[in-house]
Amino acid sequence: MSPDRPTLTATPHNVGVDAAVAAARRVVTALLHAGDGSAAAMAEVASRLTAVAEHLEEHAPTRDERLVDMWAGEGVTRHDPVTGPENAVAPPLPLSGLPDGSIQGTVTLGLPYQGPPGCVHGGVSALLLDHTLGVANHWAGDSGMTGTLTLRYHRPTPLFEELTVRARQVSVEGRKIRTTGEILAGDAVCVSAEGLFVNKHLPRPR
Ligand SMILES: CCCCCCCC(=O)SCCNC(=O)CCNC(=O)[C@H](O)C(C)(C)COP(=O)(O)OP(=O)(O)OC[C@H]1O[C@@H](n2cnc3c(N)ncnc32)[C@H](O)[C@@H]1OP(=O)(O)O
Repeated sequence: MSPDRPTLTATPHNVGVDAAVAAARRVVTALLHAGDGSAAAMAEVASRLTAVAEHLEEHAPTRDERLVDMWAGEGVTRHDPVTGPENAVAPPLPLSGLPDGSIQGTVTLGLPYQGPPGCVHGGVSALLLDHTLGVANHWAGDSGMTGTLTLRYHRPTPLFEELTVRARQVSVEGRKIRTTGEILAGDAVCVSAEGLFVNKHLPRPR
């Protein structure tokens, strides 16, 4: 971690649940690459994956206990669907703060995130930007829940290429927070976002 670029999101570990989640992401991607044309023995694959799921379910804490545990502490979250190292849905996108008050991260998305042929699904772009704008607000000091998120899709966002996702807080007026951000491929803006966040926080599970 550079002192000029503090990490704002949880760093994945290569042990424990993070390692298992990294393997699960690999399975999801491998299944999409395999498809029905694969020579792999899919009935056996399904049976082995089902056994893994049953093992995890059998040893999991209750849902209420898990929710309390997820929200313990006041630091970064480990479970969110964008940056979370323990969430197999997350690409994940690591975010860092920049000295100018903005934040950014890079990510390369594969087949699980496809919308148009060879390109990122628009809803996935919205997910990345919603979260990144929210983290930008935390980094700036005033944060809240998304009230309105407006997106402009300038050009298709490519899969399999490094994307930069960045955001910055623009203004705070009372409880209303305005934040903007973009997803870029190289120097080209693929998606831009304007968010109106309202300073409100739901209580954490106790
Ligand atoms: C680090 C982690 C980052 C995570 C980032 C992820 C962000 C998210 O996904 S949050 C989840 C998605 N968002 C939601 O579920 C929000 C659901 N909506 C709500 O809870 C509420 O409607 C909420 C909080 C937006 C506003 O409710 P409330 O606190 O009652 O606001 P209210 O008192 O009516 O209005 C306050 C001001 O905001 C404005 N406002 C209220 N709602 C909106 C809205 N949806 N859009 C724009 N402006 C709004 C009002 O006009 C008012 O403005 P003014 O003061 O000028 O009159």
